[in-house]
Amino acid sequence: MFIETKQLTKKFGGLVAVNGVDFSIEKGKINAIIGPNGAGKSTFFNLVSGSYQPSSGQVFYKGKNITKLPPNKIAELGVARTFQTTNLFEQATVLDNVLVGHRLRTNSSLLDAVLRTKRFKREERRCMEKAMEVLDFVGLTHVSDKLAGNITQEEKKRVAFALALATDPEVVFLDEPAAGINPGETEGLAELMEKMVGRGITVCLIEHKMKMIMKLADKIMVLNYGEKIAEGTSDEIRNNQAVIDAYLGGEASA
Ligand SMILES: Nc1ncnc2c1ncn2[C@@H]1O[C@H](COP(=O)(O)OP(=O)(O)OP(=O)(O)O)[C@@H](O)[C@H]1O
Repeated sequence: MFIETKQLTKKFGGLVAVNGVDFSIEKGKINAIIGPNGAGKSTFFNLVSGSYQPSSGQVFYKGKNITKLPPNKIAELGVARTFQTTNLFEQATVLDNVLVGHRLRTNSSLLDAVLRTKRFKREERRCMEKAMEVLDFVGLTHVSDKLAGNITQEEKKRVAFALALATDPEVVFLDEPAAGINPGETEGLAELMEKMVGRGITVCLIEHKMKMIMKLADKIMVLNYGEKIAEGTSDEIRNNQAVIDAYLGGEASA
């Protein structure tokens, strides 16, 4: 089993945001979490990536119980994530944004940097190579010297992917990667996710764009009021009565 949650529960005061969720994220696949607004999707992500501690239940990563690990330790195991909004340094270039994001995760100390030790220079070179590699992967080489404030919304989404990929993750959690972009651009991001899976990276995403999810995801979990109401392939989810009921008059046509 790759990533597994067991009876995962998060309460905020009297509100049960995630309620006893058992789910397994399949390795090398595109896993999606859908559900109406406030269903608990982001909270579920935050629990799995260690940003929140569950009220009860467990998270297992490759058989290891990671429930109590802090987010940085979980990240070190190969788990990367993006957020609904990525705050880039708008006055810095795209390349520098990726370099800084990556450098925050390397080993050189401030002293190494000041003395420009061999280790620092080696890591600088490696960071630069990695940044160029991930920018090429996400299709942004041509804007690497542009200020992040001057690129399109869709390109900013790709920078968020690049930041996550620079850590060489085994799994990437993407929180609404296609929010706020048009259908053509959404198609491009879907292709990028497929390309990631082609490289052996597992993808888990939250998304409201149903057409995209139904086409893209290998496995879908549906949350409603914090509870898992369905799980399966696109076809299984499309024909599931509990899902149809939860979405009646909702976002299913989006
Ligand atoms: N830090 C928090 N403190 C208190 N309540 C919270 C907190 N985070 C989330 N909630 C509540 O938990 C519930 C689930 O929220 P969550 O953001 O996980 O839903 P979601 O499915 O991601 O929604 P959306 O699609 O709107 O992003 C909501 O009722 C929300 O108000």
